[in-house]
Amino acid sequence: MGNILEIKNLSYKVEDKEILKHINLQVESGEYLTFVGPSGSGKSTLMRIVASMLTATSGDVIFDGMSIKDYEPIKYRQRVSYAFQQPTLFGKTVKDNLEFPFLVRNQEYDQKKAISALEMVNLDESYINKSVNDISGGEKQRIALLRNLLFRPEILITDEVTTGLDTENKEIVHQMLERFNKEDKMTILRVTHDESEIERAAKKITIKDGEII
Ligand SMILES: Nc1ncnc2c1ncn2[C@@H]1O[C@H](COP(=O)(O)OP(=O)(O)OP(=O)(O)O)[C@@H](O)[C@H]1O
Repeated sequence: MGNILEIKNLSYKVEDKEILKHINLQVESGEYLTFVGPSGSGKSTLMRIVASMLTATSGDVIFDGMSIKDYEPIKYRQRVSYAFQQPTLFGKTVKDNLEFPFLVRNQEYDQKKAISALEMVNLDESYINKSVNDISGGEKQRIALLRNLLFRPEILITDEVTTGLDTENKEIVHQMLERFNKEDKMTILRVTHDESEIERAAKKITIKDGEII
């Protein structure tokens, strides 16, 4: 399949603090990698750089054969999608959130597609018109993830997206991501502290003090 992503000698510094030090990593298309390591070790920083939300101090990220620097950020983020650690919903309703991925692509909103996305995370169509103030934290997290998944990215980065979900909701998210990985060959980079996720992970990468160990 070849490498969809290459991280080359990547470092990130804030003032004199080295947050990431000479990271090298090759990711094959279709891999499901799990990033683990102590709090503050640099996992989220690395993910934000790969997602084009932060720029490395030095080194490079090559996605699909081309440097991240040469992509238009908006287009890049449609192909490499970052699901936040603490997602927020915007606008007034669930629909406002599910409409957003269509808007950034200059496409007409497709309610059928939005509803079938909701069903993937066990929410029925009545949710589409609910106010963002009337849904639970777990529902919010699942809906936020659908913003990343309505249009399939080639790489999905999940940064502790199951933190705070109950076992049932965690399982729903797991199964959905497993399916995208297996059936759609979506490459997934996951950051987690969850013991059961770490135990079940096929391929783990440990980051400590800004380095892969
Ligand atoms: N803009 C910044 N200015 C200063 N320090 C920063 C900045 N961004 C990140 N850091 C520091 O860089 C380190 C790495 O943070 P990061 O969030 O990447 O770690 P993490 O491994 O994802 O942690 P956690 O598992 O707790 O989410 C931390 O010590 C953090 O305080």
